[in-house]
Amino acid sequence: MAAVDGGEVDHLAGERATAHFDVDAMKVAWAGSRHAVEVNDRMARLVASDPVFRKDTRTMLSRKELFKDTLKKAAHAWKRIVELRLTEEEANLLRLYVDQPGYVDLHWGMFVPAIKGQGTEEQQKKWVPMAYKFQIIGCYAQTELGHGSNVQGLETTATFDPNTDEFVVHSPTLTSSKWWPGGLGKASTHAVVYARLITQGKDYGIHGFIVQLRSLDDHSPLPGITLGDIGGKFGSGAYNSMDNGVLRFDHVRIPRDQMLMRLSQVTREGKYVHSDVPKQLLYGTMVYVRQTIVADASKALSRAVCIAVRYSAIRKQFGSQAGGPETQVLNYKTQQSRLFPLLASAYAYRFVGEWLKWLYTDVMQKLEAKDYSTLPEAHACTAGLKSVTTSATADAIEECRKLCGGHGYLNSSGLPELFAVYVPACTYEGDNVVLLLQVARFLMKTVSQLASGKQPVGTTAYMGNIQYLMQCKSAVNTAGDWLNPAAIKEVFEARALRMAVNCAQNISKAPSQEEGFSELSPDLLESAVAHVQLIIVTKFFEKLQQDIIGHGVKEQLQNLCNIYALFLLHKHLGDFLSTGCITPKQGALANEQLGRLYAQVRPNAVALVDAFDYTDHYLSSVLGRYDGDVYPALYAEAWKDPLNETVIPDGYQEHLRPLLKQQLKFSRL
Ligand SMILES: CC/C=C\C/C=C\C/C=C\C/C=C\CC/C=C/C(=O)SCCNC(=O)CCNC(=O)[C@H](O)C(C)(C)COP(=O)(O)OP(=O)(O)OC[C@H]1O[C@@H](n2cnc3c(N)ncnc32)[C@H](O)[C@@H]1OP(=O)(O)O
Ligand SMILES: Cc1cc2nc3c(=O)[nH]c(=O)nc-3n(C[C@H](O)[C@H](O)[C@H](O)COP(=O)(O)OP(=O)(O)OC[C@H]3O[C@@H](n4cnc5c(N)ncnc54)[C@H](O)[C@@H]3O)c2cc1C
Repeated sequence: MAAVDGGEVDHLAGERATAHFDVDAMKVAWAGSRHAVEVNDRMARLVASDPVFRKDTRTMLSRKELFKDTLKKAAHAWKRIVELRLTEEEANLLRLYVDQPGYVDLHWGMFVPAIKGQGTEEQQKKWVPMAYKFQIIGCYAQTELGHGSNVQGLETTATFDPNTDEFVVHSPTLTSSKWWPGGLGKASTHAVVYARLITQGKDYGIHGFIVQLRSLDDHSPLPGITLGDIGGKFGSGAYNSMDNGVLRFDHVRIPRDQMLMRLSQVTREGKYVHSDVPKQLLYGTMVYVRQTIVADASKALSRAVCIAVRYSAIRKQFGSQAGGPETQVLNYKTQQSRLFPLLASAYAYRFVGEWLKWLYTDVMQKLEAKDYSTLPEAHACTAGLKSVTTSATADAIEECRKLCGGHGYLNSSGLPELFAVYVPACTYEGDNVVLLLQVARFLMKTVSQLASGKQPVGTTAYMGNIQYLMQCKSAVNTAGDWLNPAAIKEVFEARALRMAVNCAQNISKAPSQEEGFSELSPDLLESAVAHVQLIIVTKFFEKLQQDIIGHGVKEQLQNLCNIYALFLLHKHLGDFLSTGCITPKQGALANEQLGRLYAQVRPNAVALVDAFDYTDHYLSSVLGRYDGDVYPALYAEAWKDPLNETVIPDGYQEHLRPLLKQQLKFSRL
C-alpha cells in the first residue's frame, strides 16, 4: 500500500498508472527484503501517527524551544520503544523516522560503539548495560577548537598518577577545548574523550577515556569541568536541534580503569603496554560511522528526489496552445537530464551502502580472528564512499530545490531544512577532502606495489590488469553499445587506473614523495574520485547479477544503473578523453544513449520514487505529498507562519506608521 497520511484524491494516479513495473517488488529491492519493507513501513507509520512527533512547525521554533522539543521527542521515543518492547532494529528505525537530530544519535551511534570497539570485556560489561538502559547518556568527544582533521594533533592530556591510580584529564590551552561533539552541550552525562596519554613522563599519543561530565543527581557539571553549547548553526530548525558542545577540563581525575584498554593498557605501576594490533584500530568508531553515513546518503538523496519528482509531475509551465493543457515540467528534457541522474544515484548509493555494510561486517570478523590484512581497504572504502556520496548528495539536495523552482525555497517544501541538516555530512566524520587524500594515499601505495608483482585484491583487483587497461581502446561503435556492462566497466577501470598511474609517475619526479604528494594533491583527489565512482558502478552491476524478483523491476534497475554510469561519464568526460579511454565520438554516443534512457524512465519516474515508501510525515514537504495535492497545502501552510498570527504586524506602530505618515521636508522630485 502506498504511503499516504491523508488525502482523498490521488493527483498522481495517472503517473502511477504508466509504470512498467511492480512497485511493491521494487520496494523489496530498495529495502533489501520483504521483512525490511514491513518493519520500515510499520515504524514510519507509528511515528507519523503520533502527535508528539509532529514537525510541521519545527523551522519556526526558537533554538530553546527546538532543543526542548528534541528532548521531548527523544524521551517519548524511548518510552514507546520500552512500552512496545521494540527490537534494536525497530528502535533504530523509529529514531530514524522521528527525523530530528539529537543527543540520542551520538549516544547510540558513537558512544556505545566506541566502548564496544575499544573497551575490554570487563569495561563493556560495566558501561554498556547502563548506556542501554539510558542510566547514562554519552557522546564522542574527539574534535577540539584547534584540531579536527588532524587527530594526532589533539592537545587534551590524560596524565597517569601512580600515587592515586588515576588519570588527570586536562585542557592545557584554549585550542584544546573539546568543540563540536553532538550531545555534549546540554544532554550528556558521560563522554568518550580522546586525549594524549602521558605516563612515566612519556607521551604515547591519542587514546580514548570514559569521563563523567555531569552529576547523575542534578545534571550539574562535575568539579573542574566547563560545559556549554557552541551556538547556532546553519539554517532554520535543521541541525540546531543538536547541542554540539564545548568542554574544558581543569585537572579532572578519573580512575585508571576508565581508559579504554582493549588496544593498549596502562598497568597499576604506570607501564604502557600496547597489544599486538594495528594502532589504527583506535579510529574504529569513525570507520563504523562512515559506513553508516553512506547508507544515510541514499536516504537523504532519495528523499529530496522523491519531492522533486512528484512536484515536477504536478507543476505545469508553458506549452498551452489555445487553452490546452500546459506542460508538466517533468516532461522537459532539461528537467529530466538534471533529475533522473539523481534518481539513479539514490539507487546506486543504496546498493553500494548495502555492500559496504557487508564489507564492514566481513572485516570485523577477520579482525576478531586477528587477520588485519583487509583493514587498509576497509579504511579506503569507507573514507572514499563517505566522501563521494555525501558531497554528491549535498549538491543533489540543492539541485532538487532548484528543480522545484521558487516553491522549493520555502521551508514548507522540506528541502531547505533537508539541505541544512545534511550538508555538514561533508565535514563531520572526516572532511571529505581529507578523506579522499587518504584514499589517494592507499591508491599510490597499491600502484607502487604493482611493480613488485604484488597482486592487488578486493576493490583494487582491477589494477592487476594493468598491461591491458593502460593501452585498451573502447570498442563502442553505436549508442546502444553503451548498454553493455563490460564496455562501461572497462572504461571506468581504465580511467581510474590511468589517473592513478599518472599521479604516481608525477609524484616520482618530485624531490621527495611527500612534496610530490602535496604538489599533486588536486590531481590525487580526482584520481580518488574516479576509483570510488568505479566501485559504485561495479557494485550496481553486481547487484543486477543477484536474484531480483518482480515484474519489470530488473529492467528498471538496469536503466538506472546505465544512467548512473553514463551520467558520470558525461560529467567527467574530460577525464575519459584526456586519459585516452574513449574518443570524442564515443563520448557523444554515450550522451545520445543517456537521452534514450531518460525517455524510458519518464513514465516510471513517480513509481520509482514511490518505491522508497516514504510517509508524508517523513518527507515533511508540501511539494512531495503522495497525493500530489500541492497547491491547497502550500496555501494552508503559509497561514501557519507566526507572521500571519496578526493582520497588522508587530512594529507597525513604531516603524511603519511614522514612515508612512511623515511630512516630507525635502523632495528630490
Ligand atoms: C532532519 C534530519 C534528521 C535526522 C538526521 C539524524 C541524525 C544525523 C545523523 C548522524 C549524524 C552523525 C554523525 C555526526 C557526528 C559526527 C561525529 C564526528 O565528526 S567525530 C570526529 C570525526 N573526526 C574525523 O573523522 C577526523 C578525521 N581524521 C582522521 O581520521 C585522521 O586524522 C586521518 C586519517 C586523516 C590521519 O590520521 P593519522 O593518524 O595522522 O594517519 P596517517 O594519515 O599518517 O596514516 C597512518 C596510517 O593509518 C592509516 N589509517 C588512517 N586512518 C585509518 C582508519 N580509520 N582505519 C585504518 N587505517 C587508517 C592510513 O591509511 C595510514 O596507512 P599507511 O601507513 O599509509 O599504510
Ligand atoms: C555538525 C557537526 C557535528 C559534529 N559532531 C562531532 C562529534 O560528535 N564529535 C566530534 O568529536 N567531532 C564532531 N564534529 C567535528 C568534525 O568531525 C570536524 O569538524 C571534522 O572532522 C573536520 O575537521 P575540522 O573542523 O578541523 O576541519 P579543518 O581540518 O580545519 O578543515 C578546514 C579546511 O582545511 C582543509 N584541510 C584540512 N587538512 C587538510 C589537508 N591535510 N590537506 C588538504 N586540505 C586540508 C579541509 O579540506 C577544509 O577545507 C562535528 C562537526 C560538525 C560540523
